[in-house]
Amino acid sequence: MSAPDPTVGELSEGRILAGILARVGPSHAAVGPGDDAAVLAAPGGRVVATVDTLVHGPDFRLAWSSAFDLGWKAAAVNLADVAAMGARPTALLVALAMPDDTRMSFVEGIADGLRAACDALAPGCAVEGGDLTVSDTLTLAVTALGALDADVSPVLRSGARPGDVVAVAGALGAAGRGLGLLFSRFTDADGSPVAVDHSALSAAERVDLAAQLRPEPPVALGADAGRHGATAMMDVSDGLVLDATRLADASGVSVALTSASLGADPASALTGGEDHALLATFGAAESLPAGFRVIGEVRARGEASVLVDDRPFTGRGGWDPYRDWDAGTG
Ligand SMILES: Nc1ncnc2c1ncn2[C@@H]1O[C@H](COP(=O)(O)OP(=O)(O)OP(=O)(O)O)[C@@H](O)[C@H]1O
Ligand SMILES: Cc1ncc(C[n+]2csc(CCOP(=O)(O)O)c2C)c(N)n1
Ligand SMILES: [Mg+2]
Repeated sequence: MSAPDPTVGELSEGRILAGILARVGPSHAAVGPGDDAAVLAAPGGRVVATVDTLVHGPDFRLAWSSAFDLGWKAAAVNLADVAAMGARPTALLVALAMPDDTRMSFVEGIADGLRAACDALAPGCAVEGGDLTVSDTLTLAVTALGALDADVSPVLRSGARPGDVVAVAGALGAAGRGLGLLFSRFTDADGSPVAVDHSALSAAERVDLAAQLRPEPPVALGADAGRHGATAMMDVSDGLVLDATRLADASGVSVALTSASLGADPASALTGGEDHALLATFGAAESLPAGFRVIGEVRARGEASVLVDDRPFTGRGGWDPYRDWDAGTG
């Protein structure tokens, strides 16, 4: 008899897979999970494809994230990248590398989080395949695929033009504040993560923590922006200043942001990452799609890629895993 909640090391790959497939469905593909590969329709004739990996250590800590949180976030960050092209997500492929003492209930929690995020953020998109392997470091690598309608061009980072307005949809700063809460309030004397005590958090802090652990990017607004003629777009994963710099450099322009348009906490909005808001530019004559708000304007290229209140941004902005993660502290 197997234990009520066996570890993956006590099960076979087939049993683990069956447990996952019982929860991620239903498939929307011509051939879903279970064969050597999925077969998907490619509406519009083009496939949008992206991959993003969550690794225990630099990307999440098990003391802070539940299995459901991880599945949700792994889906959400990928759905946001598809949306940022002006596309509609159609399928996820999920590679899981897990230590062999991982409980089956944990694997099921990941599957539930993946499915819930698809249902909430990109209805019609589902897990259509993946891979299982064993590793000392828990890792989720999710590939997302998407479709562009036949008459729609992908929205690139390089299309912003002087005179365009700069707009954003979705939260800015909350996920970064949530990460700050985790590191400042939920670590022990050695700096190791400890479980979150939700009763110790204010309502506003709970919102910030949820934005970090279960981000809700405005996925459907990506295709809306494309239909409304967005000239450039990307999701804000590493912080507004850093990502706006990438958009400005790709477009050969400068992006001028107004801090007064960035809410009550402009510092977090400028440098906090992981909200996966959509940053887009629109020709000044266009009316913005519902859900977008103006935060600045595109100018002819000057010395600085990004200006905040007409001054080059001098703070340290955004996340770079090679610079910002310390393997020594995990
Ligand atoms: N190992 C790699 N091989 C080939 N292309 C890569 C590799 N890593 C990144 N890229 C490409 O480089 C570009 C920038 O990658 P990056 O991960 O910074 O952007 P992103 O996917 O939008 O990030 P985020 O997931 O944080 O939104 C993307 O087009 C990505 O596909
Ligand atoms: C435990 C823990 N440590 C650090 C972070 C911060 N962090 C990780 S990935 C990322 C941005 C997007 O990454 P990418 O550009 O690689 O997709 C940020 C800000 C975290 N979330 N959890
Ligand atoms: Mg992106």
